Amino acid sequence: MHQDLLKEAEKFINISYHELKKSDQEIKARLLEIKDEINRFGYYKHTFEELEYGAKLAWRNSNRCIGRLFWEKLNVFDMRHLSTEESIAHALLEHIKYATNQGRIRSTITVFHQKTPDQSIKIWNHQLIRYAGYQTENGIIGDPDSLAFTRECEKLGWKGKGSQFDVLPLVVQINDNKPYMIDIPNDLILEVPIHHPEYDWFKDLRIKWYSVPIISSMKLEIGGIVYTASPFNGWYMGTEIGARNLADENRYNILPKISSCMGLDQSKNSSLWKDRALVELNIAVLHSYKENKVSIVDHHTASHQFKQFEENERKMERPLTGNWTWLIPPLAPATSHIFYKQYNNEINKPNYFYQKPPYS
Ligand code: HEM
Ligand SMILES: N/C(=N/c1cccc(CO[C@@H]2CCNC2)c1)c1cccs1
Repeated sequence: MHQDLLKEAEKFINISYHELKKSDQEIKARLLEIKDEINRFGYYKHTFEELEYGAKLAWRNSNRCIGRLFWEKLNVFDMRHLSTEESIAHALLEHIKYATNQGRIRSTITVFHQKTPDQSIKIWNHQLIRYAGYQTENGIIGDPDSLAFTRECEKLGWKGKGSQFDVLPLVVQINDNKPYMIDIPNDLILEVPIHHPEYDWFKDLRIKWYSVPIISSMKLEIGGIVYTASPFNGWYMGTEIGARNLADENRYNILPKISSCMGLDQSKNSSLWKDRALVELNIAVLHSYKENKVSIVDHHTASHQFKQFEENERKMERPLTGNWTWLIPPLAPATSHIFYKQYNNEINKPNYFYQKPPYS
């Protein structure tokens, strides 16, 4: 069992220390240290430098991510010393504050204690900031994606207002303790009301979205060590909000409303009413985030940035991996160079992975 861990550790140290331009001497010495630690404890501890670079490599290896040009610019907060739910929840609030930065979003990851036989930390949220979803007799209120987690929060005593945009509480669990739940203070939640640059009626739809996507349900694996609580954020690409979160039928499903306000003919598909509504919604999202000085990237700029990433990787003689089905944007995919290429979807490590949900 320890053999696999040692192999993973050696691969990671060799790659990272080489890229960090360390001497062979240093690599050998570090590997001896790790080998000894694994033999004594069954696991080993990363230095901060290894943790920081490992988190960046994991981003660079994320095949589904179009935002990887900026992989070296990641703020890493080392919170491996925290061992209580309260202190962990507080660190999550600090992450939200730091990453939001009044709208000039900073790509950030907070890493909590690694998984060991006697300690596992689980964040129950999918994203630190997300809207609740409620099943009612006349349909779903809020985000349908949040139905299950909202019910778990209600079981823990949480009571939402029942609006379309109730921000869910943070839920943190150590081992099998009772999960710890706290509300996020309102002043930490920066939201953007969605307005359209030409259609004044857009604001009457009263839709908004939150500024910072902070994925808190994935695990980070570096050199055989697993960090089951490692929330990370970047900024949004507009289509995530405008072409999926607000547009999907099984999400906020607002295209029919937009199309009626535009006076489009919904009686036949060939009027492309859905496509026209989609484009105007995405224009509104980008316009609103920019007007509120909240970081966002449109899918054309994001594609160009990804092209630059491809070129950088080629220059560095690193084989590029990617997942085409996720990299092409959901709006006008064939306007992106990505559409016309094939990508090797091999999974390299370090990387971010799904893990089974702590509740079900
Ligand atoms: C800085 C701006 C960033 C942008 C614009 C961006 C954009 C995206 C987009 C659009 C997706 C697809 C999401 C979906 O279709 O649901 C994605 C996936 C992903 N991104 Fe990035 N990203 C950024 C930063 C980051 C950072 C900082 C990390 C981690 C350190 C990261 C890790 C990932 C991972 C792991 C996925 C796949 C998620 C999954 O499999 O569900 N990204 N990114
Ligand atoms: N812009 C982003 N978008 C996402 C990145 C990763 C995952 C997600 C959400 O993925 C869900 C699962 C499949 N689609 C929705 C969104 C980022 C979040 C955190 C760092 S960048």
